[in-house]
Amino acid sequence: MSSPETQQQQLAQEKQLVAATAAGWVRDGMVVGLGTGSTAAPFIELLGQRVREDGLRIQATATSRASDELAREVGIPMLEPRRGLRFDLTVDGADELDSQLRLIKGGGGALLREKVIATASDYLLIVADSSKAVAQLGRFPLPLEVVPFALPWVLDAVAALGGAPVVRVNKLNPAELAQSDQGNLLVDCHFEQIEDPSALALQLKTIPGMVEHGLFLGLARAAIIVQGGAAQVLRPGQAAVAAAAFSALP
Ligand SMILES: O=C[C@H](O)[C@H](O)[C@H](O)COP(=O)(O)O
Repeated sequence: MSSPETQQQQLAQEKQLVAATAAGWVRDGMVVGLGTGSTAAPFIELLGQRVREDGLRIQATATSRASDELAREVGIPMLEPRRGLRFDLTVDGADELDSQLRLIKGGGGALLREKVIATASDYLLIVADSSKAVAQLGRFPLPLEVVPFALPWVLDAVAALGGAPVVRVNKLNPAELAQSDQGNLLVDCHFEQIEDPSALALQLKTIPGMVEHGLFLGLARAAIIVQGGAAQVLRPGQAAVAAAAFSALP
């Protein structure tokens, strides 16, 4: 058994590897959606490097303020949201993914903008370390973005669905509640096992004041994860293929 530090280092190396593979798939002229989190961040940095050093011509929109700031810092030209804007490719992380590429997202609180951009994308590519692949979704608490006024009733409704809800606190100041980029609250729902993600997604959507949930179903076209030390490409319901077999989007 390796130490927790060694495991964290290994996962950090995996994030770099999948981020670098995804950055190599971006082509001149693409409009790119930039995800959020510790796997999307190295992707943004490497993409910025390609813009600065190789003259890669792209435009992008980010799924969070943090990713927007990082992208501007590394020199990626940014687009504001506007009607008709579509993304050729969005690269984002995930908290859990299953073999159908159904996802839980929102561990970093960015699920709403992430779902908006994913839905406006022709190709959602997930980048994830090996800890994220699961046989069944639900061990990672499912994040919800909730309008503050509605919080008590959303908590009641989620508890009735069997997902013990915990209101997220600000990591830097646990006396405060965490806020999304939209100023909403975040609720983490402990389901442990989600037997039917589609049915749960429909039920959650009926709760007034529940702005968005972190189940991303039927959105991801492919994922790059690390298996056996090498980057592998997963597509919904298909066997993994070595990423080295592809030089562009599969
Ligand atoms: O809200 C955050 C996003 O959904 C992230 O993509 C997700 O939490 C995975 O983040 P990380 O790559 O840091 O594990």
